[in-house]
Amino acid sequence: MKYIVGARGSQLSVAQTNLVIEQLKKANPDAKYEIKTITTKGDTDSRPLFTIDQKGIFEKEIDRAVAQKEVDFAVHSLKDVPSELDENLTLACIPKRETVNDVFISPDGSSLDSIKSGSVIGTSSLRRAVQVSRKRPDVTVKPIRGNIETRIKKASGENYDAIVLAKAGITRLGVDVKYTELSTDDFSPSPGQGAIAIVARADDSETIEMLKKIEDSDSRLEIEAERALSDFVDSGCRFPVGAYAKSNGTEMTLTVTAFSVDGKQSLHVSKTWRQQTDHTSCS
Ligand SMILES: NCc1[nH]cc(CCC(=O)O)c1CC(=O)O
Repeated sequence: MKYIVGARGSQLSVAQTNLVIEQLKKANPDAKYEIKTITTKGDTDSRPLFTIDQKGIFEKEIDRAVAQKEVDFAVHSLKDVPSELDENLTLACIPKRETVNDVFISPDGSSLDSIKSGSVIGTSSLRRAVQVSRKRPDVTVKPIRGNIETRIKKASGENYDAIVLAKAGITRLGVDVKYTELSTDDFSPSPGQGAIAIVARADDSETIEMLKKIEDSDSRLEIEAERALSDFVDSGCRFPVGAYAKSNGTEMTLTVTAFSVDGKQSLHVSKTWRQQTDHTSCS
């Protein structure tokens, strides 16, 4: 059986789609896979993300191609997939997740704590901007757009001194760049960060069965919790909420940090579920 795989044409999307196909080939040796790249609004609209009042700008056109049977399934970064999917589509597979952390990239190797006062930090994520400003009120946060490789180049340009990106993107692209990892304890990641989502037609049981062979159960539990949270608070590009869940098969902990848009207020909650009992700690 040959499968047509829908994906964005960015280097990150093609890299992670190839990683998924590698896993699928091992699990389904007789299957063939061909990538069909599709341009999305997010690829063409260069405004700062938090000014674009539309969800799924990196996903909609690709999932439309799945629904219209132009492709058999789509590979997305999960955090780019809105919590509500078209009713004819399903999150068919969540492969093993990469690390959820953000990283701080500065050409001279400075960290967020050590970079000089007055530096310009590039990010288009309100969640990242708020957390940078809370930790370092003496630096300037400036919107930045473009694919990962473009933003890394801009970090060495005259307009920025550093940028914040997801570690998962750097890892999957195999980019050789100096960075310092931001601890999730004081830099909460985007819900779904580091996870890949494979979307298929809900009634295509044959394709779903093939995809399920590379499903990771802990990653599934984690992203379902994070998406439920994100859906509940209706977060997105315009409401700064960080969340991550950690499941080890017998218990799961969901940690959430919500911020006011001006970053002055925050709420931090962590809850652990175990098979036997619930334990809630709020701080
Ligand atoms: N559209 C941005 C986007 N979508 C997924 C990733 C990184 C990979 C991931 O979180 O899985 C990125 C870049 C970034 O946030 O640095």
